[in-house]
Amino acid sequence: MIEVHNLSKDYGAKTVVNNLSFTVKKGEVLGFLGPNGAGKSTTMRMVTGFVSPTKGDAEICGVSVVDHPKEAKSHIGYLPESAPLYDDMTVTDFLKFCASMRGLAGKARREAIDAAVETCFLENVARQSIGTLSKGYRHRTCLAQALLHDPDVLILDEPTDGLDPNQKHEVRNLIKRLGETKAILFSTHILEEVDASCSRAVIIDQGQIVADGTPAELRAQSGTDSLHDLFRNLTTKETAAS
Ligand SMILES: Nc1ncnc2c1ncn2[C@@H]1O[C@H](COP(=O)(O)OP(=O)(O)OP(=O)(O)O)[C@@H](O)[C@H]1O
Repeated sequence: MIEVHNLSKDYGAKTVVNNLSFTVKKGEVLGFLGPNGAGKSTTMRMVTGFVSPTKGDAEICGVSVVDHPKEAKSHIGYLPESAPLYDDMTVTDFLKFCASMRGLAGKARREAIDAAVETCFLENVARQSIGTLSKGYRHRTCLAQALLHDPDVLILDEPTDGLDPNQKHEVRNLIKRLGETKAILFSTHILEEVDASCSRAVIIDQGQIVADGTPAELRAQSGTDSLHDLFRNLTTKETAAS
C-alpha cells in the first residue's frame, strides 16, 4: 500500500533524506525511528505529497505521489508533527470542515464524524472550542481528522507525543487495531512503542536506513536483546544541526 522508492531530499548542499526505500503492506504497522534531525518528518512530508522529493517517488495504493498527488492524498490520513487546528472552531465544526474538504456531505459526513469522535474518545469535548482544549485533546482532534475518510493508509508523525500515559496507551492500542486493516507508518522516539504497536520497524540515521525488521529481529540484531542498545549503536549520538 505504501511503496517508497529511492526517496531523497536536499536542502541546499545538505542531503537530509538519502535514497530511502521501504514498503508498508496492508495489515502492517511500521514504526519509523531515528534520532532528532534524522529525516523522519521530511520523509513523511514527501510520502504525503506536502514536500517534493529531490529524487525518487512514493506510491500510495499504486498511485504516484509525484505524478498524481491529489489522487494519492485521497488514500492517506495524515497526522502532521505540529497538529494544524483552527482554535476558534469547535471540535465538531473543525471535523465538519475537514470532512467537507474530503468530499463528504450529508449522512455520510455525519456518520464519519460520529465514528472519528468515538474512535478518538472526543465525545466530552465535541462542542468545545479547540483553543480551550488540553494538548492531549488537541492531538486527538487532529488524529480524528486523519480518520474521517476511512483511508487505507495512515501516516502519523509522533502520534503519542505530549500525551499522558493513559492516552499513550489508548493511542497505541488504537494504532494496533487500525493496523489490522490499513497500512500505517508512524514515527516515534519512544522505543517501547515498537513492541506496543508495530509489526515492523525501520531505524534511520542521517537520512539513511540503518536497520529494518520485526521487533524480534531488531532485538536479536542488538546482541543484548535491547532495542535501546541497537538504537544507540546504529545512530549518531549528536543531535543533527537544525
Ligand atoms: N525546510 C527546511 N529547510 C532546511 N532544512 C530543513 C528543512 N526541513 C527540515 N530540514 C532539516 O532536515 C533535517 C531533518 O529534519 P526532520 O524534521 O525531517 O528530522 P526528524 O527526524 O523528523 O527530527 P525530529 O525527531 O527532531 O522531529 C534537519 O537537519 C532539519 O533541520
